[in-house]
Amino acid sequence: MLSVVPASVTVRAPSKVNLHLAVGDLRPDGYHDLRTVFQALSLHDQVTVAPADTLRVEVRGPDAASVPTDSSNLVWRAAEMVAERAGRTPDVEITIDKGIPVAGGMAGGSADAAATLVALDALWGLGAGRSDLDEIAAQLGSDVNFCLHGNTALGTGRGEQLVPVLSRGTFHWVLAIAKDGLSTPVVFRELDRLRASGDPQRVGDADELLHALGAGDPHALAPLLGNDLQSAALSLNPALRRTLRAGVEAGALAGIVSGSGPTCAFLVDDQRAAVEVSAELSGAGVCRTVRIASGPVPGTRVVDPARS
Ligand SMILES: C[C@@](CO)(OP(=O)(O)O)[C@H](O)COP(=O)(O)OP(=O)(O)OC[C@H]1O[C@@H](n2ccc(N)nc2=O)[C@H](O)[C@@H]1O
Ligand SMILES: Nc1ncnc2c1ncn2[C@@H]1O[C@H](COP(=O)(O)OP(=O)(O)O)[C@@H](O)[C@H]1O
Repeated sequence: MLSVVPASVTVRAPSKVNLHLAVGDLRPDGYHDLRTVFQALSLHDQVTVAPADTLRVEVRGPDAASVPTDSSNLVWRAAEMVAERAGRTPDVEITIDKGIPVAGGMAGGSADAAATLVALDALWGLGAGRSDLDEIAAQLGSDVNFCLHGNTALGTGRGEQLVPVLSRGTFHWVLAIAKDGLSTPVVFRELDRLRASGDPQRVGDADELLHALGAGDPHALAPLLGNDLQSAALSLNPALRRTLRAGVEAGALAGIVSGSGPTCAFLVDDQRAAVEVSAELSGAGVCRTVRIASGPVPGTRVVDPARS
């Protein structure tokens, strides 16, 4: 039977927030051991791959100018790695529709890379298994494995070793997106610096938080959100304190810096509260833009053209 080669494949690439992020000491390889609870959120990029005469990357959306389109874009390396394994050249055009804030601590680049793995697997009919994709993902970055898997998961190692976490129902979030991004390695270095000169408070274990997730209770979850990188992000961008305060004053149950920041993620009661808090926060002048999201959502998935 002849297999039909699709003209293009589009994949949805969700963002993430770290509900709990415990950072260990600096390892000899330059990374830190993490213990983190990820949740995939509905705010997403869309990645489309189509055959072309050479590898090309195009980025669309209001933030496109701050995303590279050369080999420093993570999707470029992702395409080269899949092509090498398939024994072919990576002659594809990759189009990224950016919805995730750039350098915002929401894994935008990692989500695009994960989406590229899934999209090329489908475009080229490779039939790669999850473990093949996971192997490539871990080489691309610490967050890429989670972006493939989505939902809610506990990450250890650099963050690439995952076990699924039971999460009941849907949690609602308001995201305050800052004007400028923060560099992930710079934030980790700042944490090392702060720890060398005083040891800022560390988040404890995640047991109670995992329980609150299983119960699907945002009120129980709110006080348990914690991020060791928050003190470093606030040290580099002190204005984020005002953003965090404004979200809670606007009615959020709690606010946290997402990953390495500077996006601030506010947990709210329900969809209605999300709309109210987002309107109030937009008017407070403490961030560039505000988005509403919910989670958990599945990881990178091919978009069914009939449904999009
Ligand atoms: C902090 C987190 C939390 O989920 O996400 P973001 O906030 O950036 O989205 C991740 O650990 C980021 O993962 P990712 O963005 O894939 O980072 P990588 O490319 O693997 O690493 C970039 C750099 O961050 C530092 N790094 C990253 C992960 C880790 N466990 N320890 C580290 O020290 C290292 O300096 C590394 O060179
Ligand atoms: N596909 C991509 N999307 C966004 N940024 C990318 C991408 N590929 C490479 N980058 C680079 O990676 C940096 C970190 O981006 P991003 O993944 O959005 O943030 P974070 O690591 O905070 O989650 C950006 O400043 C940009 O230079």
